[in-house]
Amino acid sequence: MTTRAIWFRRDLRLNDHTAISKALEHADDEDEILLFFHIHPDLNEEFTARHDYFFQTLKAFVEDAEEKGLAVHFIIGKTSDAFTHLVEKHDVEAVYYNRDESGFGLKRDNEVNKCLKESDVHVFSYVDHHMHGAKEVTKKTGGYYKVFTPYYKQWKQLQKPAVQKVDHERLSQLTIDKRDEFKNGYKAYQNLISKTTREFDKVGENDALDHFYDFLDEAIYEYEKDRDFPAVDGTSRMSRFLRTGAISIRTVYHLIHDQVDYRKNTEGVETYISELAWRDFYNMIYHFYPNAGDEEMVEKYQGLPWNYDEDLFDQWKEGRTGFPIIDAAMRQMNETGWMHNRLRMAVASFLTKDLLMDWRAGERYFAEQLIDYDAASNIGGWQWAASTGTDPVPYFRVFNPTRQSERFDPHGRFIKEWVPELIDVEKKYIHEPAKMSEEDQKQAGCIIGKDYPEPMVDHKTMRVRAIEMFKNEKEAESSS
Ligand SMILES: Cc1cc2nc3c(=O)[nH]c(=O)nc-3n(C[C@H](O)[C@H](O)[C@H](O)COP(=O)(O)OP(=O)(O)OC[C@H]3O[C@@H](n4cnc5c(N)ncnc54)[C@H](O)[C@@H]3O)c2cc1C
Repeated sequence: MTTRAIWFRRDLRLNDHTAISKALEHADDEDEILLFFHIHPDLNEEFTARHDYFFQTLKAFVEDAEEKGLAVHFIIGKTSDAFTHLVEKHDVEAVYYNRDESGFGLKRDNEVNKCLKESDVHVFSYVDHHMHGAKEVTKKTGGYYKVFTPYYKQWKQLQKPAVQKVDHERLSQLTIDKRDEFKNGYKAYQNLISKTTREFDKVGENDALDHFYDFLDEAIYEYEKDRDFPAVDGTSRMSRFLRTGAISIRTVYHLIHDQVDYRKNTEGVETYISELAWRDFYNMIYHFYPNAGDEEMVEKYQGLPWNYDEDLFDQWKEGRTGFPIIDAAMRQMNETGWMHNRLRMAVASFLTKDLLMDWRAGERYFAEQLIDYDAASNIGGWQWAASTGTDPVPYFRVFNPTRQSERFDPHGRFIKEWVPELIDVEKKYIHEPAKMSEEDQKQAGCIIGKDYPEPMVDHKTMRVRAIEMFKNEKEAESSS
């Protein structure tokens, strides 16, 4: 008899799960399976929105498992200590998990692999969080892609992994319940859950699947048309479920192919799939460029003289810039933990090009606020907007926040939802309320400088300064 342990991490689900599926495949009928989650002592720090969302998902996962008669165990302590204790005390001979390919997760995996190997435990780890792992889409000539278009061309051609079916009946036959021996772990888990303060409307595997079916019903066909308009519910909002692993990326992909009616307009479907590939692309980039969170990927921009003014940063963070679309976006994120992609691009561009502030500060602020925070995608998105990453927006194409607002929130519906002080401002002023006359301000009940701020910068001036900043750096580099 062999005890096989399955380690859950950012894959909080019981369907289409490679580690579970492989453990069942390797097990014979006398074997035992032990399901567990590791709680590190560092988790006692203050929780941000993503911690709350993650641990609420963990709770939903534990409850789903219990309903299926499956016990989830919790181990506690520093990584090596906790794993060594687990395998020695409970005679675990094999550990299964879905691996991370970058950042903190990769470092942790390496530490676990080392300590398990020292204890003579077999380790089986799999690419599961992404459709294609970091090393699966590489140039024929060797090396990795730095530009998305050729990467995507190859990504599309590769055969997609099948759904990793989980036989729940067999899983419950083999899964053991030793929770009596893991009481401290369970207390630590309860403590984590009690520390979460925010409530979320959709959490966990069942909600993820229902939510995605809803998106497939109609919105996916309109995705191409609607996805840039924050007032329209035109994107899938699947990022939080993909981040926590409440749904597998394979399930998402294969459901699209099974459910979509190809007689309808499928342009939206193709665009949607390409967005899923961006997620893989940034995972690959972060794998091959592990310092991407700290330094500009384009070397010549590593010395850019960013601004670090705390007051400007606070105005941006709190949504008090005087640019309604930027303020609406920041307030939405601060309150809900999610921001529309078009607006992530706009606010990141505003911070780096209109305020000339360091993209790292923005990246870290997003990490504190987003419930779908994913280091690879966030760093990729920030370095894209700051024009310092792989395949970024060119530094001379600076987003104009007012034009973005006019194009993507033409009626100001999104702005009015999140910036209530502008609710009675006429449509013709909604993108630039500071242009209202004193009379108009009185009529709208919004006095500029009192109820709503003046624009904190002049976009035209800052655009020129941003372009100069990049140009100077480029010239300094070529003359050195
Ligand atoms: C500055 C900046 C920061 C970002 N930070 C994150 C982050 O921390 N976590 C995160 O998941 N995404 C991040 N993104 C990417 C994107 O904004 C979100 O994935 C998207 O807004 C999530 O909403 P959705 O699920 O409705 O997306 P949809 O438009 O419905 O897209 C479907 C899925 O495709 C993936 N996807 C879409 N666009 C991108 C993209 N540009 N890069 C990577 N994956 C993408 C996501 O998994 C998303 O859920 C960031 C983008 C920018 C510009």
